Formats: sequence, structure tokens, C-alpha cells
Amino acid sequence: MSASSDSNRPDGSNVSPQVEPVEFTPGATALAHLELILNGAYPLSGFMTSEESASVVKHGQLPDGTPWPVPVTLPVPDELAGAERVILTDPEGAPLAELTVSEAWWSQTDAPYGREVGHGLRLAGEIRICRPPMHGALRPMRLAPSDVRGQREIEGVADRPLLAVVTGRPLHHGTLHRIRAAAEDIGDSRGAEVLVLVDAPLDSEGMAPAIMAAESLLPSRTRFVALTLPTSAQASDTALPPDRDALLAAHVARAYSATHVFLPHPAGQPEPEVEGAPIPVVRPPRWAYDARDGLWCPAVQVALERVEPEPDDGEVEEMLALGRELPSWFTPPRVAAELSRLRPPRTERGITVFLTGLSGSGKSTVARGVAEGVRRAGRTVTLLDGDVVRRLLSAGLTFSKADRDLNIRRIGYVAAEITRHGGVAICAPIAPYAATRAQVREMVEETGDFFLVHVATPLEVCEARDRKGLYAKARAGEIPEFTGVSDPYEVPTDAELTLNTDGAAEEESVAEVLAALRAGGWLASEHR
Ligand SMILES: Nc1ncnc2c1ncn2[C@@H]1O[C@H](COP(=O)(O)OS(=O)(=O)O)[C@@H](OP(=O)(O)O)[C@H]1O
Ligand SMILES: Nc1ncnc2c1ncn2[C@@H]1O[C@H](COP(=O)(O)OP(=O)(O)O)[C@@H](O)[C@H]1O
Repeated sequence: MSASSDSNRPDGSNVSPQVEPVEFTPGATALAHLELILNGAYPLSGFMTSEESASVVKHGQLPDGTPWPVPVTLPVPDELAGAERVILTDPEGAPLAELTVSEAWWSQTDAPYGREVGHGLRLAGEIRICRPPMHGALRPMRLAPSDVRGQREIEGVADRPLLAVVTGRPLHHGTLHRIRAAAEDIGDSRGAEVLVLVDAPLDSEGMAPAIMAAESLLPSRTRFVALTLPTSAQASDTALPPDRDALLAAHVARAYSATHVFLPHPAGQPEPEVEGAPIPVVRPPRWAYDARDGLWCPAVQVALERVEPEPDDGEVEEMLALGRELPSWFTPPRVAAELSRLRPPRTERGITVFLTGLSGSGKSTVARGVAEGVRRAGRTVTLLDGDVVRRLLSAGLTFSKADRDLNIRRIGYVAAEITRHGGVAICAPIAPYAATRAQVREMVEETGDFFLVHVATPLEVCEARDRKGLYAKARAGEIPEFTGVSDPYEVPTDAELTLNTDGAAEEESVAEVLAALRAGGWLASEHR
């Protein structure tokens, strides 16, 4: 199918074809697919056509009957509808591959670009490598299947069974026992070799250091390879059956010459039966820690009342956040040490405390008190007060919706940078719009923690205070678009803390915020 014949948009308009190759940096999911196409982990030579994608979603196979679990598509912005050749670049702009477009097609759902999945326009076609990928974290560990095959041939072990363990989560003792038992059970008396496929994001090392810290407890000569497996939810706009991710992992593991694959799930979560996998998906019996004897054993051998329950991922996160040590019966000390490095306690993690509320609600007063308390607790703090920001960072902006949003995004940007460097940012703008607050939350949470405080003083109280006489002027029509009077304030539904300062002394409101920060672990428990 030619690109130009398919460049009709659903609204009937036409986009003229381009001849010169255009440059485009795919989104994170398509970049992850691209790397797996280029390194041979996928048996595909490019991005899927509408027919291929539909067949994969519906039947779990390509139109020619080859089993394949998830659509591998390239979402692009509308401007590329007429492109015939596209240079796909990495996030730094370096060319990775050239796509010869065979079809430009519109997926059913037409969500805004940026979310990747659900976006209307996709480009299909063969790709030709320009240059091996250099970007991304863990690059030296991102071996191609052919590299692993080559290593195994040189070592003379190419004919031995290979158990792939695909994981993005650290391996604790329970899982390590299961891997060793599974590897012993496969093949002859020598058992299987083990290949850990470490699933990590392209732009960060993820949990890789903690996963590799278990090396000494894995069978000797266990290999580690890093890759980024897109999940079926990222790859498709349609809900796919739950086993599609397991199937993708199994296909990729087979490309790495694995004969068996193990997909460990956290304790307490069942590992689903996977049908139609290209290699056996093993489900070794669970192990349990016998609290009386202080020993790990196959779970069937331990009486239920003696089983020490393993913390789940959320509990592990919380222990790390509070700076507690992970118990040594549960995880090897080296894994625990890597985990506490990767997930430092909240007293060392950056945080943005974002106060929102009407003018006169008490944001600045509370923010100043909280900043002082945070300083006394020994942390560095930057106060981004609404009034002050408007005089400096956002000088010249009005109170239109667009300017308010720009003001809040600027505050969010600065707060995210402070948070990234482990500081405490305290922001106190009105921030009347929920969507903009959500954007700031997202921005900050990429770098650290976000704590939203709604200073929920009722309008009547704010108006009665009218410290600056602004409400009177707004009522008299002298200040247009005044929040709460002639402009909206969207009450937060996602606040970590709601403060009503009405009837509360200033010190009480400040103490309430500080207590919440202490309870959450961001401040050491007592003031110095
Ligand atoms: N039209 C209108 N609406 C609301 N507020 C107004 C307006 N005009 C001026 N002011 C004064 O500006 C302060 C609010 O600025 P912010 O930057 O916090 O507002 S926003 O978040 O961008 O909506 C706000 O300060 P606070 O009282 O500290 O909230 C007001 O003093
Ligand atoms: N519990 C309280 N917390 C904060 N401010 C309070 C409280 N009780 C009364 N106030 C008064 O309310 C006013 C709030 O003003 P301000 O902090 O500038 O609000 P905003 O920054 O939200 O416009 C101050 O005069 C403050 O003394």
C-alpha cells in the first residue's frame, strides 16, 4: 500500500506527500520496539501495517499465521501523514534507522498525540539500520540475541538448555530459590544455564543494579542482559488478554536462545497459565521462609503457621521510604544495599509541597511557617510564594487562564528541579485549575515526591479577611477574573492534606502540615 494513497485523514482532508526524508523521534514505547527490531529480538523487519496490527490484536498472530502477541506500531504526529521516508532518531537526535513507509494508517481511537497509545496516525514499513543505538541507560548490557548466541558458542555451551528469567523487579530469596530449583530441574544432571533478561526503562537504569546484586546467589555463569519490553497496554489501544505480556517475554527470550522462560511474580500474586508460548513457561513451586527453623524450604514442606509472610512490593517500597532495613531473611544484603541506594529514604528524597487555595486562604502564611519548620528539621528549602513568583519568574503575566497555567507550569518546572536535587520546594500559588496542578504533579513525580495541600478556607472567610482589599475591589468590578468571585477555582480531589484554617491558629495549621511531612517520613521525627 502506498503512503500517499493512504494519507487521507478521517476528516476527509488530504495531506500532500513529502519526498525528502523527515526526521522523527519516536515515543518511548516505539523506541523500545525499534531497538528490539534492530537487534533481532523481534522476528520483524519493521513497524506493522493496519492489517498486521489488527490480526495481532484479534488473533495473536500475523496475517501469515506466525504467532505474535502485541502490535508493534509507530505512532506519529499528523504532519507525517504524507511522509515516504522517515529517519527515526534517538532522543538526542542521532539517526537510528530509516523507515520506508508502506502505509500511513489511522488507528480507531484518536487520543491526543503525546500519550502515544491511542493516537490516530501510524506509519508502517520496513526499517533499515543507520547506526547501532548509543542512547539510553545500561548500554553496555544491552546485548543483541546474536551476541549472546556468539558468547555461548565460543564457550561451547550453545547446546545446553538455557533458562531465561525475565524481570524488572529485584530477586529476593524466595525467587532465587525458585530459579535455582528450576535450573536444576531442566536438562541433564548439569541443569540449565541462566540468562536474566533485565527489563529496565530506556532512559534509566531502573532496578537493574538491585537485580544484578543477586548474582552470587544465582547458578554460576548466569548472564545478565538489559532490554526494554513494552507492555501490551503501552503497545495497543485495545485491551489485550492478560497473558500477552508473558507471551512477548517468551518470544523475546526465545530469540536470545532460551529453551525455557520463568517470569517471576511478586509473592502472593499468581503466575498465570500462558498458552501458545514458543518455549515452555516454567512455574517452579513457591518457596517459603520457615520462621521457626530460620530456613527457606519448598512451601509445601512448611506448615502454614510457621510461614513468615514476605513483604510485597508496596511494603518493600514503604520500608525503604522510611529508611528501615530490609530483613536479611527476605533479601540478600547486597540486594538490600542496592535498593536503599536506588530508593533512598524520604528524608533524603526531594519533595515539592504544593499549597493551593483561594486568595487569603492562608497559603503564604502556612508556607512560611512550614519552610521554617523544614529548615529547623535540617533540610534545604526553597519557598516559591505566589506573590513573589509573580513579581520575578512570572513578571508581566496576567490572570487569564492561559497566563495562570503558564505561571503554574513555570513554578512546577522550578519545583521539579529543586526536587530532583533532593531539596524541598514549597509552592503557594492559587493554582485554580486541576489539570494544571496534575501536570505539575506529573512533572515533579518524575524527579521525586509531590505533596498537595489544599488550603480549604471557605470563600466567605477569605473575603472577610480581605487583607489586601482585593475582594472588595473584585466585588466592585475593579479587578476582573478574580478567583472565587468572577473566575473559577477547581477544588482538588487529589490533595494529600486538606487544611481549613478557619478557626485554627496559624501555628496549628503549620503544625498540621509539618506533622504530615513527618508521618510520611520526609522530615526526621523530631525538630532539632
Ligand atoms: N484576578 C485575580 N485573581 C486572583 N488573584 C489575583 C488577581 N489579581 C491579583 N491577584 C493577586 O495575585 C495573587 C495570585 O497569584 P497566583 O500566581 O497565585 O495566581 S494563579 O495561581 O496564577 O492563579 C493573589 O495573591 P494571594 O492572595 O497570595 O493568593 C492576589 O493577591
Ligand atoms: N490558621 C491560619 N493559617 C493561615 N493563615 C491564617 C490562619 N488564621 C488566620 N490566618 C490569616 O489569614 C491571612 C492569610 O493570608 P495569606 O497567608 O497571605 O493567604 P494567601 O497566601 O492564601 O493569599 C493572614 O492574614 C493570616 O494571618
